[in-house]
Amino acid sequence: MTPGFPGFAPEFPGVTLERIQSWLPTIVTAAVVLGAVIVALVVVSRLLRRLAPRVHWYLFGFPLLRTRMRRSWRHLCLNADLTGTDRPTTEQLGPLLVRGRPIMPVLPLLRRIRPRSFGATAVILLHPGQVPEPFVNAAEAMAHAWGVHAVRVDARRRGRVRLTILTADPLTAKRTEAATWATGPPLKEAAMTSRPSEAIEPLASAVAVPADLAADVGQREDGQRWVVDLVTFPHWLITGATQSGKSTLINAAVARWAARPVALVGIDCKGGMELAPHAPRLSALATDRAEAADILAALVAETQRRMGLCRQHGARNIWQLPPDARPVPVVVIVDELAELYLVASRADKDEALRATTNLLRLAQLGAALGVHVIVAGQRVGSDFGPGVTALRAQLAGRICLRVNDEETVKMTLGDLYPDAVDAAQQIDPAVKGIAVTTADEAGWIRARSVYLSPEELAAVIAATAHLAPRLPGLTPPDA
Ligand SMILES: Nc1ncnc2c1ncn2[C@@H]1O[C@H](COP(=O)(O)OP(=O)(O)OP(=O)(O)O)[C@@H](O)[C@H]1O
Repeated sequence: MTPGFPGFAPEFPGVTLERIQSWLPTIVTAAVVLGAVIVALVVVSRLLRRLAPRVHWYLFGFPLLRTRMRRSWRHLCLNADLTGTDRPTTEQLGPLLVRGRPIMPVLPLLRRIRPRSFGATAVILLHPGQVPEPFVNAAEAMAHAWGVHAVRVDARRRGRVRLTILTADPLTAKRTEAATWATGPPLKEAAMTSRPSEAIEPLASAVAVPADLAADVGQREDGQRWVVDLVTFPHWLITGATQSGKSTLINAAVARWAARPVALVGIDCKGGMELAPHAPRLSALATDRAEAADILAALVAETQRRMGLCRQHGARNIWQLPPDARPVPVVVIVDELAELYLVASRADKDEALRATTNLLRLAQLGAALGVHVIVAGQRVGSDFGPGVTALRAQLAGRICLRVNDEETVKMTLGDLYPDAVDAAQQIDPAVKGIAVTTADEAGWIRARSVYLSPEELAAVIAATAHLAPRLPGLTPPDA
């Protein structure tokens, strides 16, 4: 009979009450130590989260996220139909061919979960026969399962999809709201600084290389700088409802280009109100459609002259021309596209046709000849006429700020990035300047422009006004 309390029968042979009693101090000490460690970890975690969020993320947040991802992966794949199979789904049963669902589905491999400052990245290896589409559709399900702000799925590499996991929305953070012109790291030496006069290159000595055309205009949600690069995408379409942040974005880009050896031309058929602050740095400014048609015609003629120049030197683009023969790049900014297309009378029709045809020709011919088009508008629709889809096809760079109608979102993003349409429709109207934009390596991404106050913009324009090049056939606005 085992000594101890009546009725107590230890389940494990050899474990007696005396033994348990002798272990008790050790068990209590271990529990106290464990409790103290847990409390200390919670305190350290809370302190770090407040004082050093990045350290907190690497030490606590990321390991927790990775555990959650691994633990939920099976359920997620089963519920969102992301599984594959390594067996045939069709078998012969007597004279019949039977098709069925595999009982033992095979999970795609979730690999390379790596911490990043914005969250994490991971790679999913697809099984033969799997396509990326279900993974793109399951992005929302992944975000819910892992308790993160968003999951972006990039499916451009064969056999795998890359996940970008964003733990929070960096674009709506208060510190982004207060972003200033000087905070972003300069893109390259020629980039603008907070003291514009320091960044100005003398036009004569500057060597025009394509890289000069990248304008750092804000921050992307993955923490990288948002760059509108006319080398990667020669022409851009920007859509945004009133007060969504179009002018702010254009101001940021113009301020960057203003310090470079670049000619800026404004087409602002709303009486020149929007682009007036840039006027001193512009090589030409159209304030109505008749002027726009003339300026665009002159630019088409300039494009044809450049074509002849390239032919003469055996060059395929202006960057292959010798530096002394190379013409200055031209960036044509069209604010409010609808004003170019809308017609009320017969006379309007001819004028609109002349302006829009020349704009389309510039977009078709300009890329290699250093003539770039940035087209902005509150909305873009098929009601503008057949020319608008032809123009859109040339504008490979897309930026969609908050817009009021679905058609404009689809016109801006739907043809190139169908999965970006939802993201653009969810832009919070309360936070200005947020956009869904073309991103070279990531397909599309959310980003927010830097806010440049009218005084800062005026300072940049005043300091760079003398750099405005003269273009053949065009008169600068202040001349
Ligand atoms: N990136 C940003 N960060 C902070 N505030 C911004 C940002 N972008 C825009 N805003 C705010 O939103 C206001 C409206 O922006 P903006 O004038 O650029 O809009 P818009 O689309 O050009 O409007 P409209 O078509 O009526 O001219 C600005 O005055 C500014 O206060």
